[in-house]
Amino acid sequence: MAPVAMMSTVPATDASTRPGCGGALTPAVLVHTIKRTDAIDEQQTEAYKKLEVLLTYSRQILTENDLGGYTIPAKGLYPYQWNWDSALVAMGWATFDEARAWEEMTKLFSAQWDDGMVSHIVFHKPSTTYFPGPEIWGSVEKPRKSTGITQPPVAAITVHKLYEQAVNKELALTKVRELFPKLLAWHRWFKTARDPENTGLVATLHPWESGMDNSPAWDEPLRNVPVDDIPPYVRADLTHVNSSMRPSQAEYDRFLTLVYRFRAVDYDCKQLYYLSPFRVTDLCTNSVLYRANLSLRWLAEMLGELDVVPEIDEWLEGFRVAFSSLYDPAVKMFKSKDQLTGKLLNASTSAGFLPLFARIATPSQAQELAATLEQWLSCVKYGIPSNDPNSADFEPLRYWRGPIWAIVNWMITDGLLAYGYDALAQRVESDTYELLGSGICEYYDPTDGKPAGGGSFSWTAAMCLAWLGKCATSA
Ligand SMILES: O=C(O)[C@@H](CO)O[C@H]1O[C@H](CO)[C@@H](O)[C@H](O)[C@@H]1O
Repeated sequence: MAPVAMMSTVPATDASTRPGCGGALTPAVLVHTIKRTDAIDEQQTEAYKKLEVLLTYSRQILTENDLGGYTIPAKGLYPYQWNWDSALVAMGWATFDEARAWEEMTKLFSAQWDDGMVSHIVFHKPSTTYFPGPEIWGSVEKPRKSTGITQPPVAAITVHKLYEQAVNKELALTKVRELFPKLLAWHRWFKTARDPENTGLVATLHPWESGMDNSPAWDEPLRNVPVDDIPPYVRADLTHVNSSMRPSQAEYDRFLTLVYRFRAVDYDCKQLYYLSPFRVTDLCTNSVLYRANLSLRWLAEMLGELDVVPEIDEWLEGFRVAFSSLYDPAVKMFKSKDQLTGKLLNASTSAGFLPLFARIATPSQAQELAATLEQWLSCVKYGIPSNDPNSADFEPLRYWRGPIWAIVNWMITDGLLAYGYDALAQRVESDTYELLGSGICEYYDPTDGKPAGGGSFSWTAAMCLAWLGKCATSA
């Protein structure tokens, strides 16, 4: 079977209407030229037309991946509701259907566990195209119907953004009131279940929780996970995407071992932290959670829920104190950490730039990160690779070991702008626009820009709408 990427290019046959910037005007360049001149010339009109085709196609992808109030990441490959995908996808929906954006969030939180956790996958409807499904997680029946692990908590950031940008403020306020206690419960869960020793930073207990499943950062800690005598299994991902782009069998054996161990204690969060043979301080989760706590605080103030503000402030302060221990000045990068050995993990990955998105990097760290990023970009045609292109384990097409992910590009660009690195941000934005013009896929090869992984991919479409499209039209 052909890899999905083969079928995933933009379905436009006429080259003149095919989305893509072809070295011409990108949203960022459009913004800059329009700010300098009052008139829109022919070239700009043409660029706008191309952007509009791309935006229309992105809306179409979200609509087609809508299974009734929730959006699957991609047909076949990922047939359920994924946690951080949905939070990012809601930002895309909000650009053309605010009510539907709110519905995405409501549906995600409809599966919140009693202890406050929001699962990494919600199994709303049965499917045979994904492994491991609900029968492996032991959650075929309600009230669970979801996995016993979580994912980077983007949701509060989404709710904050959706509210601020809402045209229908009445609906937005109703929805924020409804979602706020649920967000607070989830963030409290992170504090109690994932930082019971009050270190200031939260633990991630499964590579799937990090969202960057086979990141080279997890090689070392995964080596210390013994493979149990688990039931034989057949991977479904390899029927959708070429095995050379996916995690290895050795990784899957460990992913599954962890699931069976967690299931054996019924995912009791009080036990998991202590029994998991994989326990890391993940830069992505911690950066996203810090930023999400800033959003939660903003929402609390907006709603007048002032009694919870000191609690959130305490979490934020805890992060600020502990985060500096994740910076490695020798290589000018933040690093994830193995909590079980206490060692910073060697790999430099794109998650190392996410403290910019969090706004938790100091100005001098930000300056060094920008220099590191420039160095990375000088080694590849398109940015940002998910793994250091100078490292021996850089694999431009293998999932989180090299390819570019539009969602990470958005987060890092957002951070670069916040710290005043506008030119670098513009380079990443232009690259992203060019990449998306060749197909709205799961990820892209940084060496030649080829789209890869799953096709017609929801969060990539959402980034096109919520980031690139907005950037050009807000000029
Ligand atoms: O490969 C998988 O089976 C899933 C497991 O959660 O992860 C990928 O796919 C998910 C759905 O897009 C993402 O949320 C993850 O970050 C990751 O890219």
